[in-house]
Amino acid sequence: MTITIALPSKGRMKDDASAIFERAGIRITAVGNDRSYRGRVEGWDDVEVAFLSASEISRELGNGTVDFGVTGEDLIREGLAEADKRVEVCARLGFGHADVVVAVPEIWLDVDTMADLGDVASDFRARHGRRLAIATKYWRLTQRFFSSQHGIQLYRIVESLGATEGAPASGSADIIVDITSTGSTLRANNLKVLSDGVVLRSEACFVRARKESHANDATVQRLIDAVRSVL
Ligand SMILES: Nc1ncnc2c1ncn2[C@@H]1O[C@H](COP(=O)(O)OP(=O)(O)OP(=O)(O)O)[C@@H](O)[C@H]1O
Ligand SMILES: O=P(O)(O)OC[C@H]1O[C@H](OP(=O)(O)OP(=O)(O)O)[C@H](O)[C@@H]1O
Repeated sequence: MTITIALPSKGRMKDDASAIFERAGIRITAVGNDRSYRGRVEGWDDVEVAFLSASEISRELGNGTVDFGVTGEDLIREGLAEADKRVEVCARLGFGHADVVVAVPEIWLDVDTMADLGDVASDFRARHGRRLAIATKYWRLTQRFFSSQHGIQLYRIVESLGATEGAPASGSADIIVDITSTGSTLRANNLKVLSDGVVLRSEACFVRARKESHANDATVQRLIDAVRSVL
């Protein structure tokens, strides 16, 4: 059986992901020319590599089109319903750290916690004639965090495809749920993270699609062992 590993073809995770595999003795060579989106692994004839974007990798792991992938935990948990049933995080790779957070305008001086935000959400319609609007591209994580974990039901998600931190200033939403690493984009947009507003601490992960055919497959186990051995 051929085992397919999906690696980031571009973006912030590409170089670190390749470096981990190199250290693990998994040397990837492009099939065809350097711009090819397929690769092979020297000495592992039953392994092939697909180069995809980080979010495509999450999707392909979810539908089982690839066996392994390197992508951010945020993209796995946002992209896949019941992620733990469909994939297994084999290793956390120690790069690509970023937190998915709830951030509100700094001038909301009396809002520091999710409980405070819950109070704001309850009063919002009476005060403003509409529900509290949250800009995010993480609608699954946001719904789970607000509704299931914090019991906040009165809000509306405004889907954001980019520049989410600008939404409160432009008036398209009141608060945001987005990724942050250094915090500088939030500060530049006069937003603050709530003290208990970390939805997920994400990093790059080595992830396996749960497939029955993997049971007792020597190559599957050898790949997991090789990656874990260099962490
Ligand atoms: N400062 C950051 N901003 C955004 N994402 C970050 C940051 N630091 C780490 N990441 C992580 O990087 C991953 C996204 O990587 P990247 O932006 O390279 O994806 P991409 O290849 O652009 O995907 P796509 O084009 O499909 O959106 C996410 O898992 C995210 O958590
Ligand atoms: O906390 P910080 O260090 O400021 O990083 C967070 C920002 O970085 C990312 O945007 P980026 O400009 O990389 O563009 P992208 O969303 O297209 O990846 C992300 O979407 C945040 O806006």
